[in-house]
Amino acid sequence: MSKTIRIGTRDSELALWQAKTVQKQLEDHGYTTELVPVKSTGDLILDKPLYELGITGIFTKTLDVAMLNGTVDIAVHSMKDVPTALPIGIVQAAVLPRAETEDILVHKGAPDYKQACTIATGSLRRQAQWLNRYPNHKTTDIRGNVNTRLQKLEESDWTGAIFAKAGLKRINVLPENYEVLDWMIPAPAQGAMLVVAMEEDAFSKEACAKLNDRTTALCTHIEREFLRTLEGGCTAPIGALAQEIDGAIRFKGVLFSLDGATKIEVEQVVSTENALGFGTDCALEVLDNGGRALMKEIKSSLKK
Ligand SMILES: NCc1[nH]cc(CCC(=O)O)c1CC(=O)O
Repeated sequence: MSKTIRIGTRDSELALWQAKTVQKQLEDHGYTTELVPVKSTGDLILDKPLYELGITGIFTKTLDVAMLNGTVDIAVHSMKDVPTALPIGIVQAAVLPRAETEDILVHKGAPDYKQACTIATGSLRRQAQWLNRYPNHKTTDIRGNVNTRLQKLEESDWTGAIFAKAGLKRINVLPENYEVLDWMIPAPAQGAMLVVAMEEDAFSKEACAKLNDRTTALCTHIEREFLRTLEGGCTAPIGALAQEIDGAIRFKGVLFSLDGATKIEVEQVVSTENALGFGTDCALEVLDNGGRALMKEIKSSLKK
């Protein structure tokens, strides 16, 4: 175990927390490591909603380049930010045990949902699900890392803003005033951390394999299969959650129209040993139930 494993990370507080967690676990297994923060365009381009930037892997691009250049050996990502197709030569080396998957609404006092509320989110998935449930509300875009978004909420007259609970808890900024949105289907792989390595780097891959959680790896695999089969390369309002309960995988997946008015959902259970290809099967069910036409409509309006 002579080689030092260089761990690439974005330099936001959340990314650093996640990378340090991986670092600590590798060191607990006896490896020598070094943290290498890399500036990512994801934090820099804030003037447009992400889907308008038309970039796949906006959060992951810089770290991919650093790995391909040999500046770092492995990279740590929030798995939900990672495109379903990894760059050539880069492979999934570990999925860590999952934290909370839920979205939450951080607000400034008990909101009255019967009123015309304004809810801040930069995510098409959260926007569509919110408007589906509360058609008389408005949503507004919000950008920046978790700390920036909490600050913007503080300074605004919005009713609240939507966050992934896991992200706020990790960096210890979960406010008192929040509500768990247990009805909202999370983003595929929300709450999971992914470590990637170079395909040819047997040493790093073997080290990372020790951190892998098989159940989280299986559940996120199914969710990402669902996303990949539906999406065909564009950011759409898609939610997916797979959970292992008593030896079976329960899956909930959903596709919304951008305005939230149309919802196509699938709910299926499969035994854990038959779970390969399950995400694809669930996506095909959505596509056959009107999803094909809806995806076409979403893609053409996002292009405008
Ligand atoms: N897109 C940003 C992002 N990527 C990962 C997390 C939080 C951690 C996670 O969901 O795994 C967040 C913040 C958020 O969605 O509020």
